[in-house]
Amino acid sequence: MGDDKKSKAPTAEVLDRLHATVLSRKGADPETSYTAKLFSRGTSKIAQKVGEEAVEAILEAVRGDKAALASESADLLYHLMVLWADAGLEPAEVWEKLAQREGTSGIAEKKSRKA
Ligand SMILES: N=c1c2ncn([C@@H]3O[C@H](COP(=O)(O)OP(=O)(O)OP(=O)(O)O)[C@@H](O)[C@H]3O)c2ncn1[C@@H]1O[C@H](COP(=O)(O)O)[C@@H](O)[C@H]1O
Repeated sequence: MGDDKKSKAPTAEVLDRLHATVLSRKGADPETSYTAKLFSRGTSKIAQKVGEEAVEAILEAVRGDKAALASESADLLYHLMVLWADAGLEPAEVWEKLAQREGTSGIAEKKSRKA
């Protein structure tokens, strides 16, 4: 039992748990849940927050602050997942797009669009 104290490193599975939490906040009290507050403010406000967090992330990347980039990236992913939930988009639909693109070079894909 003693070895169980070592916790596993977090993986991208945290996104699935976050999605479930975000969905559970639909209709929750905006006084006690930031996610519920975002939902209550509507799509434009959520979209604005995604834009702000994206800008903050890229600024930290340009500054070269890796720890701050990680933190701002987490903010960005959280707000993006709220945007998806607001739109009724399941994360699995995004994972599916990424999976479909696996093995296709972005250069080749762009050329095929220009044809
Ligand atoms: N991952 C996050 C997360 N990341 C960032 N944030 C919040 O996002 C907010 C961003 O702060 P800002 O100053 O940019 O925003 P603001 O000033 O409140 O808003 P504006 O004035 O700009 O409109 C902060 O309050 C952060 O705490 C998050 N809030 C919640 N989560 C996850 O969502 C779960 C549910 O949270 P609640 O809905 O609050 O219960 C939590 O357990 C977490 O797992």
